[in-house]
Amino acid sequence: MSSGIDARDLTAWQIIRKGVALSPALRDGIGVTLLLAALSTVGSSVVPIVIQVMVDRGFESGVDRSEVWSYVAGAAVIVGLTGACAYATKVRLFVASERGLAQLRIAAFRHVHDLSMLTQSSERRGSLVSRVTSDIDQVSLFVQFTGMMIVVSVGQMLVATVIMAWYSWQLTIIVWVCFLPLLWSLRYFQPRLSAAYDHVRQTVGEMLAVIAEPVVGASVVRAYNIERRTQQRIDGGIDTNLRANVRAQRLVAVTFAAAGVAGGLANASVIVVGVLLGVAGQLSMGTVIAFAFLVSLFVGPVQIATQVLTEAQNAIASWRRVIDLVETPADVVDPGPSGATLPHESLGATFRDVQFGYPGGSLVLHDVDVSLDARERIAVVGETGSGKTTFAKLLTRLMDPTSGSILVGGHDLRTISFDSLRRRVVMVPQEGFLFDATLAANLRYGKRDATDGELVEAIEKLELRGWLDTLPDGLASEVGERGESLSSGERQLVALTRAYLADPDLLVLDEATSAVDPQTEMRATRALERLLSGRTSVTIAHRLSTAEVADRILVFDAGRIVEQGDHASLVTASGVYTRLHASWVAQSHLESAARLDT
Ligand SMILES: Nc1ncnc2c1ncn2[C@@H]1O[C@H](COP(=O)(O)OP(=O)(O)OP(=O)(O)O)[C@@H](O)[C@H]1O
Repeated sequence: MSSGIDARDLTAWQIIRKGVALSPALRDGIGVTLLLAALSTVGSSVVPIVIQVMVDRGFESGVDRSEVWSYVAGAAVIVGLTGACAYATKVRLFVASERGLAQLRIAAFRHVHDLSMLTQSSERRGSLVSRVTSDIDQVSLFVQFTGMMIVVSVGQMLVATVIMAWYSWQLTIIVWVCFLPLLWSLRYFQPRLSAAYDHVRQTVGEMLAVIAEPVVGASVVRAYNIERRTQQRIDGGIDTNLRANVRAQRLVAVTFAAAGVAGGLANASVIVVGVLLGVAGQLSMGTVIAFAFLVSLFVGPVQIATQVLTEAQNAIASWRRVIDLVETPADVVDPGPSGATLPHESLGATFRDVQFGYPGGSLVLHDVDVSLDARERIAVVGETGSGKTTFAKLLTRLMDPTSGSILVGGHDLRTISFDSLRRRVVMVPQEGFLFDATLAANLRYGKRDATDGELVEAIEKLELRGWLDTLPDGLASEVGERGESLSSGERQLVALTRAYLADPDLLVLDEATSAVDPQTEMRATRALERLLSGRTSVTIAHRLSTAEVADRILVFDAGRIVEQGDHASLVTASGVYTRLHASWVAQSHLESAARLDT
C-alpha cells in the first residue's frame, strides 16, 4: 500500500510471527495440539515395526497364532488411538484458526474504515476487498491444513529417520543421499516460488478490482456503450491472473516431480542394498521388508512437504498483504474516548493558515484563514476544481490539512473524538448513499434507535408528509439497491431527513446539481430551509438562490478564498463572484426558455 510499513521486506518466518501476533487465538492450546500431532505421527510408524517383529519371529521360531493376534490387537489399538489423535488435532486446529482469523478479519475490516478517504481512493477498492476476503481465506487454508501438514510431515520424516537408523544406519544414509539434492534444490526454488505467488496474489487483487468497477458503474458502462472495452479489461485481468497461476504451478510441478524421482530412487536403492546386506547376513528379512514400508513413510511426507511448502508460499504472500494493510498507518486518527467532546449547541469553526495537497500532488488549498460563526449560513462558491469540496472534506475531517489547523467549537479537529465529531458535524453529500432496505431503515442511519413515530415526525417537520403519502408502502417502502427505486430528487429528500434526524450542530452540504421536477425541487427547498434553521451550515452552492440567501459567501478561486461577503455586496464588486453570478443568471434564463419550449 502507498503509505504502509513495507511488509514486502519481511522474511516468511517474520510474516508468520507477525501474523500470529495479529491473531493471538491461533496460539490457544497450541502445545496440546502439537503433542497430539506428535502422538499421531509416532503412532503411524507402529505398523512397519509390528511387521518386522512378526516376520523375523515367524522365520526364527515359527508362527505362534496367539502372539500374532496379540500383536495385531495391539497394533489395532495403537492405530485407533492414532486416528483419534489425528481427529482431535484437526478439530483443535480448526477451532483455533477460525478464532484467530476472525480476529484478523475484524482488525482488517476496522482498519479499512479507519483509513482516510485518501488511502481508500489511491488503493482501488476491489483490491482492498480481496485483502480482507480472498487473502484471509488463503491464510486460513494455510493455518488449518498446509501449516500443520508441514509440521506433521517434518515430524514423520524425523520419526521415520530415527527408526530407520535404529534398523540400519547404512540404508538410512542411502535414503538421505537420494533426497539431499532435492532438499538442496529447494533453496533455489523457494525464492522463485515466493515471488511467483506474490505475483499471483497481486493479480487476484487487480482482477477483483477490474471486475468490481463495472459492476458498481453498470449504468455508465451501458449508457456509454463501453461494454466491449470493459469486457476487454476484465478479460485482460483474468488472463494476467491465469498466466501468473500457470507460471507458479509449473514451478510447483517441478518440485513435486523431483520428489517423486528421489522417492523412486530411494526405494530401489534400499531394496538392492538391503538384499545385498541381507545376503551378507547383516540384515534380517523382516528388517528389509520393514524398511520398504519405512521408506514410504519417509517419501510420502517429503512429497507432501515439498508440495505444501510451495502452497505455503501462496499463503505467506496473502498474509503479507493482509499485514501490510493492517499496518498501514491511519492518517486520520481517532483520538478515541480520551478525545474532546463537542457540546450540543450551535458550533462555529475556524481555519488557521490551512494548506492542503493530495498525496503526490501540489497544493490545492492555499492560506485558508477564515472563521465561521455559530448559526451562520455560509455558501461556498467557485469554478469547478477551485477547492470547494476539499474545503468541506477538511471541515468534516475526512482528511487532515497538510499544514495549519481547523477548530470546531474551539477544539482542534484532530483532538475531537470521532464519536462526538460525527454526532455534531454531519456532511450531506450530493448523492446520499442509500442501502438496499426500507425507507425507515435508511432514515435510521441518521438516528439508530428512532421509532416509526419519530421518523414520521421528522418527515412532517420538514414538510415532507405529502411526499411520504405518495410512496406505496410509506416508511416500509423498499428503496432498491443504492436507492434506485426512488428518483434522484427523492433520494435527496431521504438524505435531508436523515441529516435532520441526526440533529447536528454544524451541517456541511454539497448541494445536488441534478435537475429534479419542480414539485420535488420545491419540497427539497422547504425541507432544507427547516433543516438549516438554527444551525451553522456550510453549503457548496451550485444554485444562485442558495448563494443569494446565505449570510456570507466564500468565493474560491484556484484554491484560495478570494472574496467573501453577502450577495448584495459581492454582486457589484466586479470580481469572481460577479462573473459567476452573471453566468448563473444566463444559465437560468436558458433553462426557463427550454422549459417554456417544452
Ligand atoms: N482525490 C484527489 N486526488 C488528487 N487530486 C484531487 C482529488 N480530489 C480533488 N483533487 C484536485 O483538487 C483540486 C480541487 O478539487 P475540489 O474537488 O476540491 O474542487 P471543487 O471546487 O469542489 O470542484 P467541483 O465543483 O467540480 O466539485 C482539483 O484540482 C482536483 O483536481
